[in-house]
Formats: sequence, structure tokens, C-alpha cells
Amino acid sequence: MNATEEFAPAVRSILDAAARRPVPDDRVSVDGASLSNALAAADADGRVPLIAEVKPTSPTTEGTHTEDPVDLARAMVDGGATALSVLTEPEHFGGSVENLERVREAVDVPVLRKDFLLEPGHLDAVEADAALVIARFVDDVGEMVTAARERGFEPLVEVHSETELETALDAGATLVGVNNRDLASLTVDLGTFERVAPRAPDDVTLVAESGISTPADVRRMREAGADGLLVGSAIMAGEPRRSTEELVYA
Ligand SMILES: O=C(O)c1ccccc1NCC(=O)[C@H](O)[C@H](O)COP(=O)(O)O
Repeated sequence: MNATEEFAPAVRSILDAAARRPVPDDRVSVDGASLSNALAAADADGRVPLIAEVKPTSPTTEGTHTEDPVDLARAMVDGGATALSVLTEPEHFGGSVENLERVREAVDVPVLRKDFLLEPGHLDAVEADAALVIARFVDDVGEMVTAARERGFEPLVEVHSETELETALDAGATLVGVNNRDLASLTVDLGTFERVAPRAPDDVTLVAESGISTPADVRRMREAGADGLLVGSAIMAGEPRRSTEELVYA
């Protein structure tokens, strides 16, 4: 991992909390549904392949959404979401492994575990279909990609720069998220995806993450090559079914 001094204080706090998390004794083994196949199927159906995020709060969100995560998840799926992302980080995002378990039980779409996983043992806290691996935060991306696949998760490797993209590809990632949010400063710039995406080979499934809030943003990311979009705040801020629909049929 890069020196943590370069990150915003909120991100340093997230990483400190993640490092303190206990590692479960038993290894998870799951027969996860393929997130990348689901994104491709939605695209073939003429829908925007959208991963809607159950995100109760965050360091850049005011207040906390207290609705039942299962109600939110069902509304997002009814609105046309191809897959869901569920925050499991408790201290800064109001998430939990219980939220993920309940949501995955209630819906019939792939569910991504959204958390700050620093070592293979952190993957063992809960079953999911896919797990986020943030290239900037792990010492060995290849080790995390292998560990995720060994457990049956599809790894979504998140990058923010061309260099991190190279690291992800060298690690064998086939599903890559380009985060428009700079985790050093927490600023969002959709130009990040536009800059990084052209460097990825065609056979990699590319997800544009963060800062997407309008149908125009959706079209912009799709034109830049996004095979999928990950949207949290904009959906949580509105009525979740309607705000999902607005983006899925952009
Ligand atoms: O969202 C934050 O405030 C945040 C702060 C610090 C580290 C990570 C953060 N977000 C993680 C995410 O990746 C987003 O939840 C996800 O991409 C959705 O973004 P958005 O649609 O902008 O809510």
C-alpha cells in the first residue's frame, strides 16, 4: 500500500479501522453468480448495466439513511438495477455483514461486497457474489485476486490511475472498476474514467464508479467505454426505485 499520509483523514481513519478488524477462523466458500456476465446480459437487453449501491452513509454524505436495506435493495432491483453493491464497512459507511446477508437472501441479482479489505482473511467475513479489491490499499493485488477467486467471489479490482490499471491487469483482473473519486482528496472527476478507460484491453469488463448522478453522466460514462456503472449517493438521495429507473433508462 502507498504511504497512508497521502490520504484524506477520513480515508486514513477507514484504513485504521479496517486494519483492526478480526480475521475469521474459517474460510468462506461460495458459488457466486457472475457480476460481469450479468452486466453483459443487461447491455444485450438494451438496459444500462447498473450496479446500485446500498450506502447508508459515507464521509462525504450528510446524515444517515435509516431505511431497511432490504426494502432499498428491492426498490433498486424493481427499478432495473442489474446488480447491487452493499457496504459492509460499519464505522464510516453504516454498513454491516448482516445487511449483505439479508439483501443477498432477498434479491435475485449478483451482490458485490463493498468494503476496505486489506488481506485475504478479510474476505471470510461474509458470502457475496463479488468482492471489491482496492488496488491502492492492498500490498499484493495478485494475492487478493487469487484469494477472492479461491473462495468463489468474482474480484472487482478498483483503480484510479493508469499505473493502478497496469497493476490490476498484471494481477489477472478481468473486472475492473475505475473510481472517479480520488481517495487521497475525496474529490470526484468523471474525467478520471475517460482518461483511464482507453488503456484497458477490450476483453476487460470496465465499471465506472462514483460521482454519477444524472442520465447525462450515465451517457458520458457509456460513451467513454463503461460496461457497467456503480452508483450510490444519487440513488440513495432520491426515491430509490425512481432514481434507479431514471439512470437505467438514460
Ligand atoms: O463515498 C465516499 O464518501 C467515500 C469516502 C471515502 C472512501 C470511499 C468512499 N466511497 C466509496 C465508493 O466507492 C462509493 O461508495 C461508490 O463508488 C459509489 O459512489 P457514489 O455514487 O458517488 O456514491
